[in-house]
Amino acid sequence: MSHPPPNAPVLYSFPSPEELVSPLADFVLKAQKESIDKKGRFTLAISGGSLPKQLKGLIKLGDAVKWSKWQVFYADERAVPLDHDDSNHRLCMAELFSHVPIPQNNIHAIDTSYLDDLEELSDAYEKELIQEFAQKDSARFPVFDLILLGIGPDGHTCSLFPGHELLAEEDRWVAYIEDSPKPPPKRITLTYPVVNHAMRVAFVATGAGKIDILPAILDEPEKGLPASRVKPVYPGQVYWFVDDAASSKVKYPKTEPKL
Ligand SMILES: O=C(O)[C@H](O)[C@@H](O)[C@H](O)[C@H](O)COP(=O)(O)O
Repeated sequence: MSHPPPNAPVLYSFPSPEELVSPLADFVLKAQKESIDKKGRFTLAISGGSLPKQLKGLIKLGDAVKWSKWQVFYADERAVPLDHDDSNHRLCMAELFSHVPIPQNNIHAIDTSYLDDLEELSDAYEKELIQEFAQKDSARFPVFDLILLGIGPDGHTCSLFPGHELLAEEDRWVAYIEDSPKPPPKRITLTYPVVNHAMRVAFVATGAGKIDILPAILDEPEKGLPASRVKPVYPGQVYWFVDDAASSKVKYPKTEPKL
């Protein structure tokens, strides 16, 4: 009989999306503490969708959150101005960062002077990561303390879509996509080599709209959906924060949240 790997995904399911907010904030806080104790900083990548809103529990935690030690990157970003409705940066600012004392320089948005050239745009963002990670950690790939992701109903995560050639990227840290099946078509995204070197990846997925894709991701990883391919190298760990509406068809064992 084969045993699950020591860093098999941990699945937490909550009765409602609201009941997930406080445990998620506590989880982020714990990750923050471990990271700052070890390295004096907390590196985080975050995606869009409903995730920024679900992080609102952090706003209430006051001084416990050491915002000045956070370095925030975007797991993916749309190639639009920073004040555009489609911008993940705009969304994260509106839902979270404008409500907390985080230094503006610690939030790493895309350089919108390159919006017309996606290769330049992703190169510039990769350089931004290199400045943060290669100089301080001297590793081949950046090791984020935490990457917070959503999933689409097709199983995509970041801007890594099913069947897309970007799933095979082995080298680059940041890549671009011009033909995203979900609008807007032009985006940049972290690649698997980056996501799969993180210390922790936490997915947040709620609502009945995720009811069929969650079992496909968790119970049938051999299907190779983009979210199933998120498997950070040991000791990196994947966590799922979901609600019961999303997880009702999942067979994968749930863990009682003791956060
Ligand atoms: O790629 C995009 O265009 C979306 O931003 C997407 O990645 C989103 O994060 C997921 O679809 C989850 O969406 P929800 O958080 O709303 O479930």
